[in-house]
Order: sequence, then structure tokens, then C-alpha cells
Amino acid sequence: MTKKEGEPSAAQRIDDLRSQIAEHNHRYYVEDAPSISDAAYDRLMNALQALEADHPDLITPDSPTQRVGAAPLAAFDSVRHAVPMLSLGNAFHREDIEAFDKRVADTLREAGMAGEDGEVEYMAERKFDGLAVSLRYEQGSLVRAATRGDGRTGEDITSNIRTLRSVPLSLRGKAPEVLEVRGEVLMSRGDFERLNEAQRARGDKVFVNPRNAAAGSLRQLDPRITAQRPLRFYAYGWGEILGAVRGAKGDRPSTDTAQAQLFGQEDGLAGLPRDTHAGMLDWLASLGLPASPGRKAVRGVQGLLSYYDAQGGERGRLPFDIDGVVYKVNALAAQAVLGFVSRAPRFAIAHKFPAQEETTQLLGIEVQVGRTGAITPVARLKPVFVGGVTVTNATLHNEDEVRRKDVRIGDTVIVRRAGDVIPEVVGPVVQARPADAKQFVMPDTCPICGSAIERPEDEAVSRCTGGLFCAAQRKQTLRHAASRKALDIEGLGEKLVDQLVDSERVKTLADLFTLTAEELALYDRMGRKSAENLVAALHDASTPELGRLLYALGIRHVGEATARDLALHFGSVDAVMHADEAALLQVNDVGPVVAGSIIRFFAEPHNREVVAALLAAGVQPRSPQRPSQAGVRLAGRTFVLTGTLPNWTRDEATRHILSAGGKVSGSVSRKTSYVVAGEDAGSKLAKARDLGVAILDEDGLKALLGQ
Ligand SMILES: NC(=O)c1ccc[n+]([C@@H]2O[C@H](COP(=O)([O-])OP(=O)(O)OC[C@H]3O[C@@H](n4cnc5c(N)ncnc54)[C@H](O)[C@@H]3O)[C@@H](O)[C@H]2O)c1
Ligand SMILES: [Zn+2]
Repeated sequence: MTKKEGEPSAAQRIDDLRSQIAEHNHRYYVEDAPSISDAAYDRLMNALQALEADHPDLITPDSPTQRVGAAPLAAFDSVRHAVPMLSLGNAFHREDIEAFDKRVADTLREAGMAGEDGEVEYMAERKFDGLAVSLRYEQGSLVRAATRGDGRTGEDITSNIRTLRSVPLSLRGKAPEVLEVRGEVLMSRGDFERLNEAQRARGDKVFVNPRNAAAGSLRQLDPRITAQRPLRFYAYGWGEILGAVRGAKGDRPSTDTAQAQLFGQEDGLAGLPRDTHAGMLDWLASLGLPASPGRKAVRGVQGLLSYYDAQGGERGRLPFDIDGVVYKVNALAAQAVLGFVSRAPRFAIAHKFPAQEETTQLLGIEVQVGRTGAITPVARLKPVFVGGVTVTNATLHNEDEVRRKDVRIGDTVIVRRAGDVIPEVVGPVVQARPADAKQFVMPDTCPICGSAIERPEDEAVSRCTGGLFCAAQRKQTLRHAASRKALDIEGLGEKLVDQLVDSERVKTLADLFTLTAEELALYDRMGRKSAENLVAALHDASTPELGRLLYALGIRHVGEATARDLALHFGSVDAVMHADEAALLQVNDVGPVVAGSIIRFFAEPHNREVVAALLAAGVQPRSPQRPSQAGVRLAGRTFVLTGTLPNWTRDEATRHILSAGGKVSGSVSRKTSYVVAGEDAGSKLAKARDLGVAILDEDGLKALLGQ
């Protein structure tokens, strides 16, 4: 390595990396609140390892490359681990795994322990992303639980661990006198989301990922809090094991490593499946401990790599986060030969998956307009490589989500991309927030068309109100308007709508009615004949029933039936356009939500312009009944309704009668003109018969109404 003038020396860089890593270790292990992604941390660690490899003289025992975790918090009692809890070597690339396998195979060959074909047998396991704990059972009862801490000394979390249902308080069957079980405590992603939701609702701290939530939950001073947290435990190893399993005298105190006891002693541990790691895990399971699921014995480097690929494929479907897989030489005698380095065993390695989370900068928040006018805030990110792709933006779903996550423009944010799931902003790194970070403000107007953006009460989504005008909504609006229940324009299919909009020939609904057969014939897949047919269909559609036209406008919450009722009630587009809330609420089935939506729609000048343009283009809606004509039709006649009509409700029938100038009464008398009887009609029908009053069914009433 050549050093240029002005560059920091290796010693300085090592120093700098060590202090950064120490700071991150503290945040991660002690505060359960990391401020950088694991991938970023791993990069710092790799940089330090590389520098130390080049300058072995600069390695000190207190370097983070030589130690595990962080010292335990004074708030907990300390527990000294009888057998240290180590970390694992990390590998990201196939070549690293090939090198690992070769090292193992070579060492075992030298020791005369190679298998017949020279292939090493491994136990492959998932690497759960939680935190390591050690559970100590004496005479089969759980007596102590501890965190890993710095590997030698951990925190006493016995009362917290006792609240985990997956941890047996006493072992099944014949347990040894002392058994230390090592495993991982974790939280599922679903439980993590729910916990954060609840934390947020209470205004409490939210966790950045399930691992930190698990760690924070386990390292509580009040076990009642831990008890409420949905934590699980999986066993993947063991520490100290002492004493006979079957009857043998177990008073053989030893501080040797578990491995030494397992291999070195002829008696005392009779009955232990002491030859393989796989056998040990099965034995732990037989004692009632939840042994790590998904584990598998494999052979050779091919076996390792195909396990890695299989788990990588399954990763997204597992309820828990796994950040890689772990390979362990299966034969315990071989493990003993391979031994340990300062912070990790030499017989095992973690093969990590590409990071699903990364930190980057939130450059801005823009809004996108969907086909239905929904406005979605989108995070513009400094490009970041995560989950195997470079991510430059991520959805923030809606305004509430931005508030809930409290992400601000300028923040360092955690970005997650898991599997094929679209990238998402998990949250900000609050510690790294610059003073000038800005809150997101939902714009007042649509970035596409300039119409007002509104957020209806009780809805999470803001919308562009320029439904008839907005370019983002054009295709959707036209497709809807052409549909059978709306203007029923035969021959105006999806493909043609796309072409008409893309060529900018049709910008609004009104433009449709200016199309000529000559120009239509120029579009793809449009013959002369079909162009002429379409123009004829457009001509037919230019005198729609008013209800169909109102439905065709695509006003939110205004379905076919409501549109018909509006037409019946108001009689003209103009009247609907100018109706206030009180007037709208008079209409059957129109409540405040629908009324609000209609008012917002027509309040937008762009929409009114399009309606005006429609009328100017020759569209002439037909009113269902001119109130003036119909008003006389039933004038002076009194109706009584009884029973259930097949199609109309009592209210609907009443409205039809009233709007045709008739009266509706509750009781039958000689003055009654008609009794309209439906199914299950009762005494009123009988009375009508007695008095000789005319009786109608629904069809009869409709005929009378001229429908
Ligand atoms: N973001 C940060 O600021 C920050 C800070 C410190 C550490 N970290 C993260 O922590 C990692 C280092 O932590 P580490 O030293 O605990 O190493 P590690 O998490 O990479 O690997 C060792 C741990 O893996 C766990 N494990 C899961 N499944 C296992 C299995 N089947 N068998 C054996 N062990 C299994 C155990 O808890 C064990 O302690 C870094 O790679 C980084 O991802 C992040
Ligand atoms: Zn718009």
C-alpha cells in the first residue's frame, strides 16, 4: 500500500473505524437502536478487518474484530458464561464459502479425519436475526438465562425469559445435571408491525426492525412488559453440559468447553448423542426445547450452496427475518480439531444474504397521481443498492403514513426491499436528522392538471378532484364513460382509448364527440367500416338518459342507481351542478359522503368546463320525465302503498308518485284512488277490496307513471 501525502495513516484510519464501530456497537447492543443499516455496519467492519490484515502489528485485543458484542448494562446483574458465547465468521460470496470448505477439508485430511470421498458433512441452519441467549438448566429446571453481552459476561434476564412460552421451565425426559442451551430470541415480522403500531399509538419508541424489537423487549427491567411481547426462542447450540444423563454420577465440576466434555470423557455423559451436531439438536428437541427449524445435514460445498439458494428463495415467505444461513461441521470430533479463533469458531461460518435494508438520504417527497386520481407521496432517494437492485424511489402510500413514520426531507432513512416486494421507507434515523429537515406538506393542487387536491373526511387517500380533466385519469375516465351502464359506446374499446389518449387527440370526454370517421380510420386496427360504426355509436350516445350521463362523469361514490335518482330528482345537469348539500340530501340514498363527493366534483372549475364542452359538442341528455309534464299525470290521485314491491322500496315508489303530482296516504278510504299492493300485503289490501278501490301491482303503477 502506498500512502499519498495528506491521506490519513493506516493507524489513523484503524483508530477512526474502531471508534465508529464502538459507537455503533453501543447503539445496537446496548440501546437496541442502531443508526445505520447492518450492511453499512458490515462494511465498516470489513474495512477494519482488511486494514488489520495488512497491518497485523496494529491489532489490539480490544479491537472490535477481536471481541464480541458489548459489555452488559449495569442495570442487570451480570452472568459469567461458563463457556463463552462467540460470534460467527461472515461470508457474502460463493468463493468465500468454497475457501471455507477447502480450509475445513484440508485441516480434517491432515488430522486423518477426512471422509471416504473427501466431502465434509455439514449441518446447515437458518441464521435467525434475533439475539443470542443462553439458558441454563440444572436438574432439568431453568435456573438462569443470560444475554450474550461481550461473550464472556452477559446480562441476567431470567425473569424475562421465563415469560416466553416457547422456553420450557423444566425439561422433558432425562436431562443432564447442567445443560446450557444456546439459541436465538426473535420476533416475527407481523408481531413487530403490530408492536410498533401499538407503540406509536401510545407515543412510545418504535423499533427499526424485528431484531431490535426482540432485543429491546427482552432487555426490559420489568418482566411484565416482556410478557406482553410476542417473543420466540429457537435453540441452535449448547454451552456447558455436566453430569450423567442416565443414572451415572454427575458430580464432575468442570470449566472445560462443552466440546471437551463431549469428546474427552468416557463416562458421565453416557447416552448423549455426542458424535454429531445434528444429533445434539435432535437430542435438545427431545428434551422439549424448540430446536431451530429448517435445519438440514448436507455434504460438500455443493450441498452448502444449494441449501443457501433454497433458503434464499424461501426467505420472503418465512414469518421471521433470516439474514443468512449458518454452516457447521457436523462431526463434533471434527469441530474440536478445527477449534476457535478469538471471536468465532473455525468450524462454522455464516453465509449472509444480500441486505434487505440500507440507509440512504431522502432527497424529496413528490406526489404521483394514480388512474383513479389517488395521490401517492413518493420518496425520492439518493440511489442505494438494496435487496439486489438500485433503488431511487419508494412509495410512502399516503399522507398519514408520512406522518406516522415521521420521515422528513433531508433525513437519513432506512430503505427496505424484501424479495419482489416494492421498496419501502421503513423510517428515519432520528439521530442523524439535520436541523433543516423539512416536513412533507400535501400540495393543494394536482401536479398533472392543476385541479384541487382534496382529502375527504375519514379517508386516508387524497385525490385530484379534476376527474374529467386530469391527464393522469383520462384513460380511466374514458373507459368508464364508454362502458355499457354509462354511455354504452360500442366500438370504443380499451386499446382505442389508449391510442386516442396517447396521441393526445382526445383529452377530455367532450373530445370524443368531435371525432370523425376519416380520422378514426387512421388508428391501428380501425377499418373504414368500424370507424363509421363508432361514429354512429357516438351519435347515439350523444342523447343519453340524464342518469347515464351523470354516471358517465365518474363522480366518486355516484353509482348507476344514485345517478338515476339524481336525474329523476333534479331533471338536468345544470340543476345537479348547482345543488347544495341540503338539496342533494333530499335525493334517495344520498348521504353526506355522496353529497360531499358531488359538490367537490362540480366545485372543480376544470370539471365544469368539460361538462360545458360536452354540451357544446352536441351532447343532449334526456331527462327521465320533465316534471312539468309528469306533474299533471297523477294530479289529484291518492295512493296507498302496502306490502313489499318487487323492485322499488316504499320510499322509491312514494317519490315516483309524488314527482308525478300524486299524493300518498297511510290509510285506505273511499277517497283513495289506488292501493299499490306488493307481497305480504295485509289489511289495507282487504279494505281496498271491501271498498272497491282499484288495486295495482308495481308494473301497474309504472304503467300509470308512464315508465
Ligand atoms: N447496524 C448496526 O449499527 C450494527 C451494530 C452492531 C452489529 N450489527 C449487526 O450484527 C452483526 C454482528 O453481530 P454478531 O457478532 O452477533 O454476529 P452475527 O449476528 O453476524 O452472527 C452471530 C450470531 O448469529 C446468531 N445466530 C442465528 N442463528 C444461528 C445459528 N443457527 N447458529 C449459530 N448462531 C446463530 C447468534 O445470535 C450469534 O450470536 C453485524 O453483521 C451486523 O449485521 C449491526
Ligand atoms: Zn389531476
